[in-house]
Amino acid sequence: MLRLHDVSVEYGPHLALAPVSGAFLPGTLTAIVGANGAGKSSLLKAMVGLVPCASGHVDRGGLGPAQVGYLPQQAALDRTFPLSVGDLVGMGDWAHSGWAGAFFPRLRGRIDAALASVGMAGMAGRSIAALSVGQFQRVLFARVCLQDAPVLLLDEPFASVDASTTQVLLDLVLAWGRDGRTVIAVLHDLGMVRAHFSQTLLLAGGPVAWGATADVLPAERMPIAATTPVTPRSAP
Ligand SMILES: Nc1ncnc2c1ncn2[C@@H]1O[C@H](COP(=O)(O)OP(=O)(O)OP(=O)(O)O)[C@@H](O)[C@H]1O
Repeated sequence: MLRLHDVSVEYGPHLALAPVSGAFLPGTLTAIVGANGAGKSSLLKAMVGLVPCASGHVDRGGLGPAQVGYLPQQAALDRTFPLSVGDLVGMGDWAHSGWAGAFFPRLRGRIDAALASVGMAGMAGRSIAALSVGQFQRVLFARVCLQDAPVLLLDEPFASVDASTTQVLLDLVLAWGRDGRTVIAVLHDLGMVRAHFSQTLLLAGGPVAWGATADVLPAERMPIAATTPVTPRSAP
């Protein structure tokens, strides 16, 4: 089980996320929601070690770094690097192949299968710079597929993609859930959260509520931007 023990994040003097404590239920889909600047991305980054915890720690329950897949926000990535789609997807196998593993022919079959699973069959030779935003997001998902991790952290996985791409990628996320993987996704679409994510962590510069989605996000529209941090409540 992935647990947060008083995890906070600071950038210099700026407190981005006040301490959060709780546990993500294994084999469950959890949404992290909150207004822009609420600290959602900072929490995911702290969970994968991209930013240090200013306080507390993340207990990964014995999982190594390669067993926690991470899909960053697309806006944070540089696509001018001369890399093919197949190379990028193959990097998902870094734990076994190292940084150059993507270029090994033995990965070809798995790369092709991962691309097919996101509707991008036959695109391995394309340059990543030539992809649309939606196509690139599909390729990032294919890279996560190759990593085959039991825990997946997804930062706004459906941002800036159209309805058909969202459906393809959401189906993949739901399949991960059926496989018993633990999925933690930063989302803004509360309808999607209510429909598919059984647990929700609501942030507003710190924890507001954490538990069953039906309790954290009642059916009536919630003014998320107006939420304020309170004492954290752990997931059951
Ligand atoms: N690298 C950074 N340096 C300084 N401040 C940062 C940095 N990254 C984020 N912040 C600040 O930390 C706070 C939380 O940012 P964060 O990106 O975690 O929020 P978020 O909930 O993911 O927002 P969004 O929905 O807009 O992606 C914000 O006030 C932001 O300005």
